[in-house]
Amino acid sequence: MSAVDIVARNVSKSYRVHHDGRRGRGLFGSGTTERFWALKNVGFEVRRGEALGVVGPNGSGKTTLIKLLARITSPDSGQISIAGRLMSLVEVGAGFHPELSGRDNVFLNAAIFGVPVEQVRKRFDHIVEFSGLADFIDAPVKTYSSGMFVRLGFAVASQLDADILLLDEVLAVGDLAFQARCIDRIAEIRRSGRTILLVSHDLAAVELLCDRVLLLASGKVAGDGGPVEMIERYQAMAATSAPGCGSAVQGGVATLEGVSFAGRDGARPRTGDPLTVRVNYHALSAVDDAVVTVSFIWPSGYICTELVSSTSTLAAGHGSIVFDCPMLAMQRGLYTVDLTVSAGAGRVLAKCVRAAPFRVDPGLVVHGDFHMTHSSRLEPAGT
Ligand SMILES: Nc1ncnc2c1ncn2[C@@H]1O[C@H](COP(=O)(O)OP(=O)(O)OP(=O)(O)O)[C@@H](O)[C@H]1O
Repeated sequence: MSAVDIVARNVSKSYRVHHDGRRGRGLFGSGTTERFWALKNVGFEVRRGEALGVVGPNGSGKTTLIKLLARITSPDSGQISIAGRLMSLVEVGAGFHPELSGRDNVFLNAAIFGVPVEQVRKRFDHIVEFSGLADFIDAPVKTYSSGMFVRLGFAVASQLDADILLLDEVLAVGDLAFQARCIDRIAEIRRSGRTILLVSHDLAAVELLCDRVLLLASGKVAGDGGPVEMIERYQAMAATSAPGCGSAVQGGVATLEGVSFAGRDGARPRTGDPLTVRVNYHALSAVDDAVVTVSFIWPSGYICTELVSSTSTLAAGHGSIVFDCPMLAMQRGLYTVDLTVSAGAGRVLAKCVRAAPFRVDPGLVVHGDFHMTHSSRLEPAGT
C-alpha cells in the first residue's frame, strides 16, 4: 500500500453572506449576515503518485478546496495533512508581485513555496522556455495578460521538483498550443510518480490525466471513484440541471438546441460501430444556404474531426440535422463537441462551444488515434 500524501477529514469552510446576497465583510461590516458553507464535511485521501481530478458545477467548492490544501485560507473545522513539498497554481496572479519583472517573480514565487534558490537558478532557463515568455521576462508582470500569468505560473510550478502539485483551471486560460503542452507536461509529471490535484471543467482532460476523480456538489463530496464513472455521474447531474446548449453564442436567426449521439441500434457509441448524430435547432425564419458543422475536439483543444452537413434551407421552426456515419473511427475516450450553423460564405449564425461531451466506448481495437478502414492483399513478385 503506497504512502498517503494528502488527507482531508471532515473539512468545512464557510463565508459570511449579507442578506442582500453580497459575500464577504462589506465596507463597514454593517447589515445582517449569515454563514454560507462553501465546503461541508469534506473528506478524502490522495495516495503518493496519484492524479486526482476535482470536478463539479460552478460554486461547488473546488477552488475553496484547493485554497485550503495550499494553505491560502484555513478551514472552520476539520483536519488537513499534507506530506511533502507542495506547489500550487490557484488564482491568476496569486503569488506574483505586479511591480516586479517576470524574472524576479519566478524567484519570488518559488521562494513562497520554499524552493531553494539554487534549484530555481538551475531550472530558470527551462522555466522561461516552457512559458514561451522569453521576450517579456524582464517586463513587470502587471503588464501581463491573464494567459501570460498562467503560462509563467504553470512553468514555475511544473518545472520545479514539488512532491505535490495543485492545479486549478490551468487549461482554461492558455491558448491552444500552450494547453496542449500543459497536458503533455501534466502527463509527464504523473508518470514521474508525483502527486497531482487537477481542478478543471475540461472533463476530457480530467479523464485523460487522472487516476481518480472527486465530484463536488454544493460543497459536499457527491462521488469519489474512477474517472469514467464519476464523469458520467457528473454529466447525469448536469443534464438534469442545465438542459440544452450551455455556452451558446447565438446569432438571433437560428438557435442551436442540443446534440445527441446514438451507436448501433441506439446503443452507446463504440469504435467501429455506426454512429448517428442529431443536431436540434430552432430557426426564427427560413435560413438559406445553411451548413451545420459538428466539431469533435480532443482533450488538448484541437479539432479531431468534423461532420459537415450538405448545404440546405432550414425551414422556420424547430428541426434537426441528422448525420449518419457508417463507422465511428475515433479511438475510445471522452471528447467535447462544438456546434456551428453558418450560411452563405461561412457567415456564422449560431455557435455553441462545448455543446456536449462525446464518449466513445471501446469497440474495435485501435492502435493510434483513428481506425482507417482498410483491406490487404498479397501480391506475388512479378505481378
Ligand atoms: N472569498 C469568498 N467570500 C465569499 N464567498 C466565497 C468566497 N470564495 C468563494 N465563495 C463562495 O463559495 C462557493 C464555492 O466557491 P468556489 O470558488 O470554491 O467554487 P468552484 O467550484 O471553484 O466554482 P467555479 O467552477 O465557478 O470555479 C461559491 O458559492 C462562492 O461564491
